[in-house]
Amino acid sequence: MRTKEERIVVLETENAVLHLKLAEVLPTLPAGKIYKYQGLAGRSTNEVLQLYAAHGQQMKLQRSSIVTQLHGAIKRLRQDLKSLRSFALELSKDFQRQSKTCLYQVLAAVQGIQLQNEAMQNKAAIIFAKNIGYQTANDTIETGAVIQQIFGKELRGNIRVHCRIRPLLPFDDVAGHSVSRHRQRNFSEKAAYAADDETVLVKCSRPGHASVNKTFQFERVYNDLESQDAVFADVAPLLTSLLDGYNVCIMAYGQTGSGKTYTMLGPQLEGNLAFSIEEESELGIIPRATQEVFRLISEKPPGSYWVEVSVVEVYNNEIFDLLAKDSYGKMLGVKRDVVTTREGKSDVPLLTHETVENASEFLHLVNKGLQLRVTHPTLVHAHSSRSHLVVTLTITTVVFGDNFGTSWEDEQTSQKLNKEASCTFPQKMRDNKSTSSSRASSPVQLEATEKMKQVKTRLQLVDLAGSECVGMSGVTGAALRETSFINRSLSALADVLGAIAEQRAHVPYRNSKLTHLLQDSVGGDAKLLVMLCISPGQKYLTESMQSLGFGTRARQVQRGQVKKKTFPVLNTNCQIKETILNMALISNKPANDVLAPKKIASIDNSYPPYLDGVIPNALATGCGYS
Ligand SMILES: Nc1ncnc2c1ncn2[C@@H]1O[C@H](COP(=O)(O)OP(=O)(O)OP(=O)(O)O)[C@@H](O)[C@H]1O
Repeated sequence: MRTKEERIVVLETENAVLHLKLAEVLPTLPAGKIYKYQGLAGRSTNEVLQLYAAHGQQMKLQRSSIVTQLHGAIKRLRQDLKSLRSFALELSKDFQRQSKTCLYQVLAAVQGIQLQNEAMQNKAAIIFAKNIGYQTANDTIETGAVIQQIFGKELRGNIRVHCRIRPLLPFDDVAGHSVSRHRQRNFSEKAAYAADDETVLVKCSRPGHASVNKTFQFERVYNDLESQDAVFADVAPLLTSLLDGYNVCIMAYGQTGSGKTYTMLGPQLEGNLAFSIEEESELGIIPRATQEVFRLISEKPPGSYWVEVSVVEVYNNEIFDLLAKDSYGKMLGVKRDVVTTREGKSDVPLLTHETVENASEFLHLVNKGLQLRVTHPTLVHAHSSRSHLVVTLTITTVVFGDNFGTSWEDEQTSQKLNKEASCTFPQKMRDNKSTSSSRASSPVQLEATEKMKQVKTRLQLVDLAGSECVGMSGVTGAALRETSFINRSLSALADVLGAIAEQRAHVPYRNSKLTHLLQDSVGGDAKLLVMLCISPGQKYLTESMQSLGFGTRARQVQRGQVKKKTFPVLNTNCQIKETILNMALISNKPANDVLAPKKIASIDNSYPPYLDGVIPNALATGCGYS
């Protein structure tokens, strides 16, 4: 190309020179010569033109070969990029695999450490148990159980949450007024399942979206086929703690119609709020717990325990005493107030406490109270409870001597508890139940009176009113107002748990009568079990998610260690006298018999000489009892 280009330049130069020469000599030349030179110039021009054409051709060829080369290069580059991409993908997959393995290793290590920790705690507990002479039947001690039995503390915080998913029921198919057409289609579809003993699986599906599975973990999850027996089997150990000196609270939480009353009381009689005491296998936690408490008491020394019951409902943020009576034996709508004592505990002054001697007496009383409980039919539930029901069993234990395993941390605590115990002594006794005790003031000569001790523990059984979506339940008027109070009190309960979980300085117990009433159980030192009740239907998805969220939040609450009640010493004459007379009344025996040497021996292995002067003096002064 270059040669041709040079040749073109030479030819053009020559051409120009020839043209110049021609112009110079043209006037002098004969015509023949002119033609010759013109021919020469013409050929030269032709050659230049041919060369140009050839040059253009060659340039074209060159360009097309460059383009082809470029195409090839691009192709190769693309292939390189492809292989680079797959290499990068492979690398990232490899990285993911490696990080997963690392994560599993870390998790396994953490679990290993946790297991080691538990094993160490268990060993410590066993050593402690051996030191205090604790023996199991075959000398094998279950992990965790020992710690719970001996230290009385849960391994995972203080609030246990169990979740019960009820079966789909015929009324789940009944449409509410304002339920959308889409939802109606899915009425009988299940959304909540028990994936295993500790996991709830919720299938969340929304129109136009792929369904998403969510899981929630609890201490125990019951599927729709699990019986009342199975539910109570997990509750029963708490009742042993009750007699060991712990306060206990069992609370059913859930959407309206989700099975709270069924779980706490049992199926209700048709058109009646009372529950059938005859259908034993269907009985709920409240009747079973009472039977168990009395069974446990029957194994204790006679006369050393007595049980009182109170039944209240929190309706429209007011507390109603469902056991209040007038001279005709019944009183409706008796309001009480909840106050905070100087010790920071919640108390309901003037609340009726009935003494009961056995489970059937208790059930009779609770059934009577339930007749007064407010219910209202809604689209979701025909017998919807419109109030929170709180049944409280107060157990007073009297112990003689030092051998109850009680250790005083300091003298001050002892005195404080002593004062508390003497102030809260039961006022109403068996046959003369409404008779309040008048305290004798005449001094009695006693020796070593500090050997007699009493403590009160409390079992609170709570059937909360159901949270509900107004649109779905279709309530209006007064029922709508009730719903608003119910939802507000439940959100106050959630706020209280939130404040405790975040360890805020101020816990808003007083925002609602419900939280104020349950203050000691929710935020205090009680062992608290929340029984979440879930309706499985797709149409209750939002409410179920809300309840599961509440349960998850409750599980995260760390309230510090559950405290065992210690036994305050009864060291005033009147306290001793009252205690003996109460025991005599409860066991239906004369006071002399209560303190007969053989009875005392069963408690203390020795007749306490310090009681010598008590009986005659107590009987002489009478403490106001007939
Ligand atoms: N596990 C269950 N097995 C069979 N039936 C159940 C179960 N749980 C609940 N039910 C039935 O479902 C209905 C609603 O239950 P329940 O009255 O206990 O609901 P609730 O949560 O107390 O409602 P509300 O808050 O409105 O009072 C009742 O007819 C009850 O018998």
